[in-house]
Amino acid sequence: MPFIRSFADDDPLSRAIAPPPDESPEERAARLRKEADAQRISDEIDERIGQDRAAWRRNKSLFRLLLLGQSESGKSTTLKNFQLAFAPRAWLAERASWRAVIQLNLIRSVNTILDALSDELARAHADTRSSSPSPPFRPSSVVPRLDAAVAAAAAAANAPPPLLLAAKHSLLRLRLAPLRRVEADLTRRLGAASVDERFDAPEAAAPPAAGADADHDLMVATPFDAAYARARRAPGEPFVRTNRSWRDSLGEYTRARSGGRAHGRGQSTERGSQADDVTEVIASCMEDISELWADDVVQEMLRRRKMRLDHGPGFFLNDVATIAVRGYEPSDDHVVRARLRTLGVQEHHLVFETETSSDISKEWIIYDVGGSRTTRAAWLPYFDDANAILFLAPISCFDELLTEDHRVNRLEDSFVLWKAIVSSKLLANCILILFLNKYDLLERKLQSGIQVKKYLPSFGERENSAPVLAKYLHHKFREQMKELSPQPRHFYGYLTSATNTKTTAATLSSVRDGIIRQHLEKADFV
Ligand SMILES: Nc1nc2c(ncn2[C@@H]2O[C@H](COP(=O)(O)OP(=O)(O)OP(=O)(O)O)[C@@H](O)[C@H]2O)c(=O)[nH]1
Ligand SMILES: [Mg+2]
Repeated sequence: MPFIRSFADDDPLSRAIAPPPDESPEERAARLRKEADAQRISDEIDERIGQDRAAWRRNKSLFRLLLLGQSESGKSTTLKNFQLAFAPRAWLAERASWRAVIQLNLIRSVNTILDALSDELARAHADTRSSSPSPPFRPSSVVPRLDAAVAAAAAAANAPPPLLLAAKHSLLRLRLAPLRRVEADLTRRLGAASVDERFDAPEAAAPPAAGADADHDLMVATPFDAAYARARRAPGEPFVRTNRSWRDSLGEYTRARSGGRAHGRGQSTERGSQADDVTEVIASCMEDISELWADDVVQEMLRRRKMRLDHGPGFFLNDVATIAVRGYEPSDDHVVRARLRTLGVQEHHLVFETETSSDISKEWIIYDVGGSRTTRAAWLPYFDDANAILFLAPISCFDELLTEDHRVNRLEDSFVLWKAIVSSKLLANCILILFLNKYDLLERKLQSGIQVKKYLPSFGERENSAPVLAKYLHHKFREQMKELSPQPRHFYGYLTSATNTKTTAATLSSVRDGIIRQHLEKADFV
């Protein structure tokens, strides 16, 4: 009789999992227990995969807000205002991690003053040495000598009197010298984002060579659609979505120093080491820093050199008494004013802690981007799924040039960027909000007598005041949107001073309500 084999007998898997033919009742019970355990683990894994899928789907449908604008326009400051206004508990938990950034901002200002002071001291020293007796009289050199003497006398008559530098200034410079090491140490802790923009690769600041690569234009700002299409056509992964932040650097640094014992983000270990050497050195310099900043001669030197530190980012010299102390804990105001540039694109989850009625106001993803020209290509991959864009145009910058390209006026750069964004077909369905930011600085600048028409001839003979200029620019931005948008869209334009958390919180509330309303309207329409 032929031996008949079933298909199952042929299947190696079935053979492998089949119970042994001579299985005892105990072995059978143990096997069944094992199989039940394996099944339970497998079900758990399936469930977790299901949850991840659901989270991913939910994530996909989360509301996405993109913060755009040139470098130093106030994007990260606006993000901080969002966190402070809508997620105060999370904000509080992260606040201490800003200590190192604020300390670095303060020390940078001190070292900038010390650089200028060293320069003046060296010059004064050289002048003293060169005022030795004149060389002997030689008839052949009479005429040129007389011309030079007349020119020197005329220059001397116009030149301001020499700065009254004294031994005190040399001493201050000497006593504050340890702050150089502190700056280097903090820069190392905070990573690339803390490296001063002025010290970036030289090619970033230099104007492009004639006939430079068309990709330079891509960074410059304009046709995002064309750049996007080109990137899509190119093989491979055209852009990298980066999400490494200064907190990662700070965390890594503290972990390395503690031999890997520390875990989590930088702030936990930072908080634990209040009396670390950096804080100690800064605290021991507190009185000298205050004396340096209050010194009349130093103030006169800064004025003559047109160094307006108090108008610049991360200015904390008026807060030395609260910052340069042992056990310094950053305040909300200090954190909002702290300056650290953004590298790449940083993704932040904003979980609204306030009561909400609508689904879209429970959690948002906010993308904070680096705004300098060389990093703008990295924005493109985020255009695909952005629901709204908050564009920041700093309007106090009408008389300033881009750090990364000294040929370009900052206000003009904002207009170029704005035009590229409003005209982009990719972003045609995106809600657009404009913040005309740094209004407080604009007021101070115009009160100091700076004339707008000198930098913005089209402003003409209008009154040289902040409200008039703000209205003028608001109108211009609005007109450009109307003219260039691929389809009609609402214009939301606000005057903001992002370092004023109170007024900004009110603005953000109405922005959020407007966004929710428009988003829901669009959803209904679809
Ligand atoms: N006085 C004043 N300062 C502001 C205002 N908005 C931002 N700042 C300051 O300007 C500096 C730059 O602001 P950020 O928010 O870091 O600028 P950003 O757009 O994120 O810049 P990048 O990250 O380089 O693209 C910070 O020191 C802020 O405190 C404002 O409305 N008024
Ligand atoms: Mg930023």
